[in-house]
Amino acid sequence: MIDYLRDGNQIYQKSFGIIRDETNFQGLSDDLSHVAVRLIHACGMTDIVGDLQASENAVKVGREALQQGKAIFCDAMMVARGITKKRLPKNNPIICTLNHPDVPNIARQINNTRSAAALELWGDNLQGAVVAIGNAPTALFHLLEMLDDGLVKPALILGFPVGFVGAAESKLELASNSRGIPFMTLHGRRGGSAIAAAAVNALAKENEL
Ligand SMILES: C/C1=C2N=C(/C=C3N=C(/C(C)=C4\N[C@@](C)([C@@H]5N=C1[C@](C)(CCC(=O)O)[C@H]5CC(=O)O)[C@@](C)(CC(=O)O)[C@@H]4CCC(=O)O)[C@@](C)(CC(=O)O)[C@@H]\3CCC(=O)O)C(C)(C)[C@@H]/2CCC(=O)O
Repeated sequence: MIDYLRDGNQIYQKSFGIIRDETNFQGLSDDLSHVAVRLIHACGMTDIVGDLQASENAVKVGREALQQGKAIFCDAMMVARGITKKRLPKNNPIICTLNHPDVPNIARQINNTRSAAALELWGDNLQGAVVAIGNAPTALFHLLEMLDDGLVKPALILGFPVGFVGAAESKLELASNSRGIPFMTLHGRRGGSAIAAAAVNALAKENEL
């Protein structure tokens, strides 16, 4: 038998302890630090703290929206599948429209990616909801464009697209003008579906692993 830790809860406890020991949370509020622990846990990089930016009330409004049973809108199935349903306080709906059959046509019509086109199907249910973008920069750009065009407002935007083309730029656009909506983001190229899902998982349960 190889000697390694086999108990899931012990692994979590140990992992979160290491993160707390090795991370400098200076500059983050207590509630944002709590979220940051889970983001770090999802990517293994303690230095993301320096790139993390959030509105002052982001954690509070995110928690409230989930407590009210609001839906979580995701850009990619990987984000949707990363959300731990049993953590959600009100069995909140998790919505990803990327694979809707109308999306390829909409993408052609609006001359954008499928990830961006999928947002055209979000509709009025977005009001007061939580948006979690973990993959596609074009989804975040298009969300901001749609808000400029009068889309109903979500409670919180978790903007964590990853990559080299448009990721840093879309997050800068969000942070420089979030259209009055509280947000959380990780500046630069880093991000990803696992981080976006971890942000939702952190908001779903307060001060608990
Ligand atoms: C250009 C795209 C990027 N994708 C990245 C990274 C990953 N994408 C994965 C997968 C499986 C998917 N990516 C799509 C969203 C697909 N990715 C794109 C697009 C071409 C354009 C998005 C954009 O630029 O904003 C996008 C397709 C589209 O038309 O919108 C995906 C839908 C493609 C597909 O399978 O059809 C699919 C998502 C499926 C789902 O979960 O629902 C990766 C796993 C890599 C892979 O293909 O194996 C990886 C996951 C990263 C993550 O953590 O989410 C980038 C790096 C984000 C890149 C955009 C930026 C860049 O620098 O190119």
